[in-house]
Amino acid sequence: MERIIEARGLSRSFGQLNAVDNVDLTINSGSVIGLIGPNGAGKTTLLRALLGLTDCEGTVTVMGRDPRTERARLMQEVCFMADTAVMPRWMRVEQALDYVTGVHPRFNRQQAEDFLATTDVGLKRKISDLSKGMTVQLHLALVMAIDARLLILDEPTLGLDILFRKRFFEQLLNDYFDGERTIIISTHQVEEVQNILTEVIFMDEGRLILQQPMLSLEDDFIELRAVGENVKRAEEIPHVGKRSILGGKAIIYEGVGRELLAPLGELTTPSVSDLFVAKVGGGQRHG
Ligand SMILES: Nc1ncnc2c1ncn2[C@@H]1O[C@H](COP(=O)(O)OP(=O)(O)OP(=O)(O)O)[C@@H](O)[C@H]1O
Repeated sequence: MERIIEARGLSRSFGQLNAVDNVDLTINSGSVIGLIGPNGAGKTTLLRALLGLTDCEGTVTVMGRDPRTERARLMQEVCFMADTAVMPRWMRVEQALDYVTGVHPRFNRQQAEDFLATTDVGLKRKISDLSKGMTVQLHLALVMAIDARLLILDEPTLGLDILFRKRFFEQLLNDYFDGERTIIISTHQVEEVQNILTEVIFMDEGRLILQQPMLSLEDDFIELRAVGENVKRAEEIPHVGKRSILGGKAIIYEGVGRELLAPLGELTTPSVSDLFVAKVGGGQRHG
């Protein structure tokens, strides 16, 4: 396992607004990281700072290089799929493959063609005639055929229907992830990515609220389903969030012993989306 990203005190402001606010971040190779946060949380700005695409304060190294001064070298080993990426609509698909073959030394054209053969994106089709989902598949085919150690996907499935989204993440995991590469996915679609993540990061108002391996979530967080008169007792124990369920409350606790909670109801590990709502949406920030 190798350290891929190391950032300390990373900040980026726009006027009075701290889009990224004093972020410390360590990411190791072989991880699939979900960067999850509401609109305007600072996800894109953080990813852009890691790629040297925006000015920032603090220290940051990506694969041992400072993205601010060594961006060109770094980009030979990093692949970035931006949420605002546009494909050249006037080209045919095969021309887009020609283009990437010409500009990227680590692009494996055959691999991209093999991937496209599993989709409806024919090589002769004009990009302007592709649906939005097919355009994203083409983009993914290009990105996945680049032999990069770090792949950064910013809202990769924005605007796609559920079938495309499911397929996208399956392909990413099965056809691309090899246990050594590192993938960072920024998204709002918590439920869809949670099964492929090794680590989750919650971001809100420029700050990292949580960074944790998926496997250790169950050690630190417990959801209690309390009903009837147990609800009041459960609510008295400090918690990070709660929501109504039939006849009672589902309450999420951090670092509270199971033995204290077990007499009050059924215990489970909270889903990432319920944890996200507790930590970001309705818990800490809004009381
Ligand atoms: N170039 C810019 N100039 C001014 N403000 C900016 C700029 N880029 C981002 N911001 C602001 O910084 C904050 C963080 O934006 P950012 O795009 O990083 O959030 P995000 O988490 O990616 O949001 P979303 O999920 O909506 O894409 C927002 O308040 C945004 O308006």
